[in-house]
Amino acid sequence: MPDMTSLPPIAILGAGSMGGAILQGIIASGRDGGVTATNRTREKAAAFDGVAGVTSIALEERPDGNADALAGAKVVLVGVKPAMVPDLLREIGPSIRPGTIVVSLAAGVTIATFESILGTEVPVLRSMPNTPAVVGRAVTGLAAGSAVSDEDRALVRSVFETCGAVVDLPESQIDALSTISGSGPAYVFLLIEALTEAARGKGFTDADARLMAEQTFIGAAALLDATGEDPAELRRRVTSPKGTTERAVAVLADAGLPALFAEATDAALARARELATGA
Ligand SMILES: NC(=O)C1=CN([C@@H]2O[C@H](COP(=O)(O)OP(=O)(O)OC[C@H]3O[C@@H](n4cnc5c(N)ncnc54)[C@H](OP(=O)(O)O)[C@@H]3O)[C@@H](O)[C@H]2O)C=CC1
Ligand SMILES: O=C(O)[C@@H]1CCC=N1
Repeated sequence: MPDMTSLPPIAILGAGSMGGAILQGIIASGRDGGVTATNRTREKAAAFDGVAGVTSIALEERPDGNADALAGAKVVLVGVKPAMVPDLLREIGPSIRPGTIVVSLAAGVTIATFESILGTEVPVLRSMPNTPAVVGRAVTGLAAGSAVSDEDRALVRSVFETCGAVVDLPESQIDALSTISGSGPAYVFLLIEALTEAARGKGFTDADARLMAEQTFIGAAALLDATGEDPAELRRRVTSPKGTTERAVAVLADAGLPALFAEATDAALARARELATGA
Protein backbone atom coordinates (compact mmCIF):
# COMPACT_ATOMS: atom_id res chain seq x y z
CA MET A 1 0.00 0.00 0.00
CA PRO A 2 1.35 3.47 -0.85
CA ASP A 3 2.33 5.67 2.10
CA MET A 4 -0.47 8.25 2.42
CA THR A 5 0.64 9.86 5.67
CA SER A 6 0.71 13.65 5.47
CA LEU A 7 3.99 15.46 5.02
CA PRO A 8 4.81 18.26 7.46
CA PRO A 9 4.35 21.91 6.42
CA ILE A 10 6.87 22.83 3.72
CA ALA A 11 8.20 26.17 2.47
CA ILE A 12 9.59 26.45 -1.05
CA LEU A 13 11.62 29.64 -1.40
CA GLY A 14 11.89 30.10 -5.15
CA ALA A 15 9.15 28.06 -6.83
CA GLY A 16 10.33 28.46 -10.43
CA SER A 17 11.03 25.63 -12.90
CA MET A 18 12.44 23.23 -10.30
CA GLY A 19 10.85 24.38 -7.05
CA GLY A 20 7.53 24.67 -8.87
CA ALA A 21 7.92 21.14 -10.31
CA ILE A 22 8.45 19.75 -6.82
CA LEU A 23 5.49 21.74 -5.56
CA GLN A 24 3.32 20.18 -8.27
CA GLY A 25 4.64 16.70 -7.48
CA ILE A 26 3.92 17.10 -3.76
CA ILE A 27 0.40 18.42 -4.36
CA ALA A 28 -0.41 15.71 -6.93
CA SER A 29 0.63 13.05 -4.40
CA GLY A 30 -2.20 14.13 -2.12
CA ARG A 31 0.18 13.94 0.86
CA ASP A 32 0.91 17.64 1.37
CA GLY A 33 0.54 19.06 4.82
CA GLY A 34 0.43 22.61 3.44
CA VAL A 35 3.05 24.25 1.22
CA THR A 36 4.00 27.92 1.21
CA ALA A 37 5.77 28.99 -1.98
CA THR A 38 7.56 32.27 -2.57
CA ASN A 39 8.66 33.98 -5.76
CA ARG A 40 9.92 37.47 -6.39
CA THR A 41 7.28 38.58 -8.89
CA ARG A 42 3.50 38.45 -8.83
CA GLU A 43 3.58 36.94 -12.31
CA LYS A 44 5.46 33.87 -11.03
CA ALA A 45 3.43 33.63 -7.82
CA ALA A 46 0.21 33.66 -9.84
CA ALA A 47 1.01 30.19 -11.21
CA PHE A 48 0.03 28.72 -7.82
CA ASP A 49 -2.79 31.07 -6.84
CA GLY A 50 -5.87 29.11 -5.88
CA VAL A 51 -4.10 25.71 -5.81
CA ALA A 52 -5.53 23.76 -2.86
CA GLY A 53 -2.98 23.34 -0.10
CA VAL A 54 -0.68 26.09 -1.45
CA THR A 55 -0.09 29.59 -0.14
CA SER A 56 1.67 31.48 -2.91
CA ILE A 57 3.53 34.65 -1.95
CA ALA A 58 4.98 37.34 -4.26
CA LEU A 59 7.84 39.10 -2.50
CA GLU A 60 7.24 42.28 -4.52
CA GLU A 61 3.92 42.52 -2.65
CA ARG A 62 5.06 41.05 0.63
CA PRO A 63 8.77 41.75 1.19
CA ASP A 64 8.92 39.65 4.39
CA GLY A 65 7.31 36.71 2.57
CA ASN A 66 10.30 34.39 2.93
CA ALA A 67 10.37 34.85 6.71
CA ASP A 68 6.58 34.44 6.80
CA ALA A 69 6.86 31.20 4.80
CA LEU A 70 9.39 29.86 7.28
CA ALA A 71 7.18 30.56 10.29
CA GLY A 72 5.21 27.31 10.18
CA ALA A 73 7.52 25.17 8.06
CA LYS A 74 9.34 22.03 9.16
CA VAL A 75 11.17 21.61 5.83
CA VAL A 76 12.45 24.57 3.79
CA LEU A 77 13.45 24.02 0.16
CA VAL A 78 15.81 26.63 -1.24
CA GLY A 79 14.94 26.90 -4.94
CA VAL A 80 16.59 30.12 -6.10
CA LYS A 81 19.47 30.31 -8.61
CA PRO A 82 22.83 29.26 -7.17
CA ALA A 83 24.26 32.80 -7.20
CA MET A 84 21.27 34.04 -5.17
CA VAL A 85 21.58 31.41 -2.44
CA PRO A 86 23.99 33.24 -0.08
CA ASP A 87 21.88 36.43 0.02
CA LEU A 88 18.71 34.39 0.60
CA LEU A 89 20.37 32.47 3.45
CA ARG A 90 21.51 35.72 5.09
CA GLU A 91 17.92 36.97 4.80
CA ILE A 92 16.24 33.90 6.30
CA GLY A 93 18.91 32.86 8.81
CA PRO A 94 17.36 34.78 11.74
CA SER A 95 13.91 33.23 11.01
CA ILE A 96 15.05 29.61 11.14
CA ARG A 97 13.68 27.92 14.24
CA PRO A 98 15.34 24.95 16.00
CA GLY A 99 14.22 21.76 14.29
CA THR A 100 13.71 23.34 10.86
CA ILE A 101 15.41 21.35 8.11
CA VAL A 102 16.93 23.29 5.20
CA VAL A 103 17.19 21.55 1.82
CA SER A 104 19.04 23.01 -1.13
CA LEU A 105 17.95 22.44 -4.71
CA ALA A 106 20.85 24.50 -6.05
CA ALA A 107 23.48 23.12 -8.39
CA GLY A 108 27.03 23.40 -7.12
CA VAL A 109 26.42 25.25 -3.85
CA THR A 110 27.98 23.19 -1.04
CA ILE A 111 26.59 22.25 2.35
CA ALA A 112 29.63 24.05 3.80
CA THR A 113 28.41 27.29 2.19
CA PHE A 114 24.98 26.80 3.78
CA GLU A 115 26.52 26.03 7.17
CA SER A 116 28.92 28.96 6.99
CA ILE A 117 25.92 31.31 6.80
CA LEU A 118 23.25 29.46 8.82
CA GLY A 119 25.52 27.87 11.43
CA THR A 120 26.66 24.27 11.70
CA GLU A 121 23.81 23.34 14.07
CA VAL A 122 21.16 23.79 11.34
CA PRO A 123 20.37 20.50 9.54
CA VAL A 124 21.16 21.02 5.84
CA LEU A 125 20.72 18.58 2.96
CA ARG A 126 21.61 19.02 -0.68
CA SER A 127 19.15 17.65 -3.18
CA MET A 128 19.42 17.39 -6.95
CA PRO A 129 15.98 16.66 -8.40
CA ASN A 130 14.82 16.93 -12.00
CA THR A 131 11.77 18.44 -13.65
CA PRO A 132 9.80 15.20 -14.24
CA ALA A 133 8.83 15.80 -10.59
CA VAL A 134 5.79 17.51 -12.13
CA VAL A 135 4.47 14.08 -13.16
CA GLY A 136 5.85 12.15 -10.17
CA ARG A 137 8.73 10.69 -12.23
CA ALA A 138 11.73 12.63 -10.89
CA VAL A 139 15.10 11.23 -9.93
CA THR A 140 16.41 13.08 -6.87
CA GLY A 141 19.89 12.75 -5.42
CA LEU A 142 20.03 13.48 -1.69
CA ALA A 143 23.11 14.21 0.43
CA ALA A 144 22.97 15.09 4.12
CA GLY A 145 25.19 17.40 6.17
CA SER A 146 26.58 16.48 9.57
CA ALA A 147 23.78 18.06 11.63
CA VAL A 148 21.11 15.94 9.90
CA SER A 149 19.62 13.14 12.02
CA ASP A 150 18.43 9.83 10.55
CA GLU A 151 14.88 11.02 11.24
CA ASP A 152 15.45 14.31 9.37
CA ARG A 153 16.93 12.43 6.43
CA ALA A 154 14.01 10.00 6.28
CA LEU A 155 11.54 12.89 6.39
CA VAL A 156 13.23 14.75 3.53
CA ARG A 157 13.46 11.52 1.56
CA SER A 158 9.71 11.06 1.98
CA VAL A 159 9.12 14.59 0.61
CA PHE A 160 11.07 13.80 -2.57
CA GLU A 161 9.54 10.34 -2.88
CA THR A 162 6.22 12.06 -3.58
CA CYS A 163 7.91 13.27 -6.79
CA GLY A 164 9.64 10.04 -7.88
CA ALA A 165 12.76 7.99 -7.11
CA VAL A 166 15.39 9.07 -4.56
CA VAL A 167 19.10 8.18 -4.55
CA ASP A 168 20.98 8.64 -1.26
CA LEU A 169 24.59 9.55 -1.84
CA PRO A 170 27.51 11.40 -0.26
CA GLU A 171 27.83 15.08 -1.12
CA SER A 172 31.00 14.32 -3.10
CA GLN A 173 28.85 12.55 -5.73
CA ILE A 174 25.93 14.95 -6.05
CA ASP A 175 27.46 17.11 -8.80
CA ALA A 176 28.16 13.94 -10.81
CA LEU A 177 24.56 12.80 -10.37
CA SER A 178 23.45 16.25 -11.49
CA THR A 179 25.25 15.81 -14.83
CA ILE A 180 23.20 12.66 -15.50
CA SER A 181 19.72 13.02 -14.03
CA GLY A 182 19.59 16.70 -13.03
CA SER A 183 20.46 17.92 -16.53
CA GLY A 184 19.31 14.71 -18.22
CA PRO A 185 15.80 15.82 -19.22
CA ALA A 186 17.44 18.57 -21.30
CA TYR A 187 19.55 16.00 -23.18
CA VAL A 188 16.43 13.95 -23.91
CA PHE A 189 14.51 16.99 -25.15
CA LEU A 190 17.49 17.97 -27.33
CA LEU A 191 17.48 14.51 -28.92
CA ILE A 192 13.73 14.80 -29.54
CA GLU A 193 14.24 18.21 -31.14
CA ALA A 194 17.00 16.79 -33.37
CA LEU A 195 14.88 13.82 -34.49
CA THR A 196 11.97 16.18 -35.18
CA GLU A 197 14.27 18.33 -37.30
CA ALA A 198 15.36 15.25 -39.27
CA ALA A 199 11.69 14.45 -39.92
CA ARG A 200 11.01 18.00 -41.12
CA GLY A 201 14.02 17.64 -43.40
CA LYS A 202 12.33 14.62 -44.99
CA GLY A 203 9.34 16.72 -45.93
CA PHE A 204 6.91 15.99 -43.10
CA THR A 205 4.67 18.72 -41.79
CA ASP A 206 5.63 20.24 -38.47
CA ALA A 207 2.71 18.47 -36.76
CA ASP A 208 3.55 15.05 -38.22
CA ALA A 209 7.29 15.50 -37.53
CA ARG A 210 6.55 16.31 -33.90
CA LEU A 211 4.12 13.42 -33.52
CA MET A 212 6.59 10.90 -34.98
CA ALA A 213 9.57 12.03 -32.93
CA GLU A 214 7.78 12.71 -29.64
CA GLN A 215 5.60 9.60 -29.62
CA THR A 216 8.63 7.49 -30.50
CA PHE A 217 10.50 8.74 -27.42
CA ILE A 218 7.43 8.41 -25.23
CA GLY A 219 6.65 4.95 -26.59
CA ALA A 220 10.24 3.72 -26.26
CA ALA A 221 10.48 5.03 -22.67
CA ALA A 222 7.14 3.40 -21.82
CA LEU A 223 8.35 0.11 -23.31
CA LEU A 224 11.53 0.28 -21.25
CA ASP A 225 9.49 1.09 -18.16
CA ALA A 226 6.91 -1.65 -18.71
CA THR A 227 9.38 -4.44 -19.57
CA GLY A 228 12.34 -3.52 -17.37
CA GLU A 229 14.54 -4.98 -20.13
CA ASP A 230 18.09 -3.85 -20.80
CA PRO A 231 17.94 -0.91 -23.28
CA ALA A 232 20.62 -2.65 -25.36
CA GLU A 233 18.30 -5.66 -25.78
CA LEU A 234 15.34 -3.43 -26.69
CA ARG A 235 17.58 -1.70 -29.25
CA ARG A 236 18.64 -5.07 -30.67
CA ARG A 237 14.97 -5.96 -31.27
CA VAL A 238 14.60 -2.90 -33.50
CA THR A 239 17.89 -3.37 -35.32
CA SER A 240 17.30 -6.11 -37.91
CA PRO A 241 20.54 -7.67 -39.21
CA LYS A 242 21.38 -6.04 -42.55
CA GLY A 243 18.33 -3.80 -42.10
CA THR A 244 17.84 -0.05 -42.15
CA THR A 245 18.25 0.75 -38.44
CA GLU A 246 21.66 -0.92 -38.45
CA ARG A 247 22.90 1.67 -40.94
CA ALA A 248 21.54 4.57 -38.88
CA VAL A 249 22.91 3.25 -35.60
CA ALA A 250 26.32 2.76 -37.25
CA VAL A 251 26.37 6.45 -38.21
CA LEU A 252 25.52 7.47 -34.63
CA ALA A 253 28.12 5.09 -33.19
CA ASP A 254 30.79 6.36 -35.62
CA ALA A 255 30.01 9.89 -34.45
CA GLY A 256 31.16 8.78 -30.99
CA LEU A 257 27.90 9.22 -29.09
CA PRO A 258 29.16 7.66 -25.80
CA ALA A 259 32.30 9.82 -25.89
CA LEU A 260 30.16 12.85 -26.62
CA PHE A 261 27.98 12.16 -23.57
CA ALA A 262 31.11 11.67 -21.45
CA GLU A 263 32.42 15.03 -22.67
CA ALA A 264 29.09 16.78 -22.18
CA THR A 265 28.66 15.50 -18.63
CA ASP A 266 32.28 16.43 -17.83
CA ALA A 267 31.48 19.99 -18.96
CA ALA A 268 28.43 20.06 -16.66
CA LEU A 269 30.59 18.80 -13.79
CA ALA A 270 33.17 21.51 -14.40
CA ARG A 271 30.41 24.13 -14.30
CA ALA A 272 29.07 22.72 -11.00
CA ARG A 273 32.56 23.19 -9.54
CA GLU A 274 32.60 26.79 -10.75
CA LEU A 275 29.19 27.37 -9.16
CA ALA A 276 30.59 26.07 -5.85
CA THR A 277 33.02 28.99 -5.87
CA GLY A 278 30.21 31.47 -6.55
CA ALA A 279 31.23 31.99 -10.21
N1 LIG B 1 15.65 23.68 -13.67
C1 LIG B 1 16.07 22.46 -13.35
O1 LIG B 1 15.84 21.47 -14.09
C2 LIG B 1 16.85 22.24 -12.09
C3 LIG B 1 17.23 23.29 -11.29
N2 LIG B 1 17.90 23.06 -10.12
C4 LIG B 1 18.26 24.19 -9.26
O2 LIG B 1 17.06 24.83 -8.87
C5 LIG B 1 17.32 26.20 -8.64
C6 LIG B 1 16.32 27.05 -9.39
O3 LIG B 1 16.48 26.82 -10.77
P1 LIG B 1 15.24 27.03 -11.75
O4 LIG B 1 14.01 26.55 -11.07
O5 LIG B 1 15.64 26.49 -13.04
O6 LIG B 1 15.23 28.63 -11.82
P2 LIG B 1 13.97 29.60 -11.94
O7 LIG B 1 14.51 30.94 -12.30
O8 LIG B 1 12.93 28.99 -12.82
O9 LIG B 1 13.39 29.63 -10.46
C7 LIG B 1 13.93 30.43 -9.45
C8 LIG B 1 12.77 31.12 -8.77
O10 LIG B 1 13.26 31.83 -7.65
C9 LIG B 1 12.46 32.99 -7.51
N3 LIG B 1 13.20 33.95 -6.68
C10 LIG B 1 14.17 34.83 -7.06
N4 LIG B 1 14.65 35.48 -5.98
C11 LIG B 1 13.95 35.00 -4.90
C12 LIG B 1 13.99 35.25 -3.51
N5 LIG B 1 14.84 36.15 -2.98
N6 LIG B 1 13.16 34.57 -2.70
C13 LIG B 1 12.29 33.66 -3.20
N7 LIG B 1 12.21 33.36 -4.53
C14 LIG B 1 13.04 34.02 -5.36
C15 LIG B 1 12.24 33.45 -8.93
O11 LIG B 1 11.10 34.28 -8.98
P3 LIG B 1 10.97 35.41 -10.12
O12 LIG B 1 11.10 34.70 -11.44
O13 LIG B 1 9.64 36.00 -9.88
O14 LIG B 1 12.13 36.34 -9.91
C16 LIG B 1 12.06 32.14 -9.67
O15 LIG B 1 10.70 31.76 -9.80
C17 LIG B 1 18.76 26.48 -9.08
O16 LIG B 1 19.57 26.63 -7.96
C18 LIG B 1 19.12 25.26 -9.90
O17 LIG B 1 20.49 24.94 -9.79
C19 LIG B 1 18.20 21.80 -9.70
C20 LIG B 1 17.85 20.73 -10.45
C21 LIG B 1 17.21 20.84 -11.74
O1 LIG C 1 21.33 23.69 -15.40
C1 LIG C 1 21.41 23.77 -14.16
O2 LIG C 1 22.33 24.38 -13.63
C2 LIG C 1 20.38 23.04 -13.32
C3 LIG C 1 21.02 21.96 -12.49
C4 LIG C 1 20.63 20.68 -13.17
C5 LIG C 1 19.58 21.08 -14.10
N1 LIG C 1 19.43 22.36 -14.15
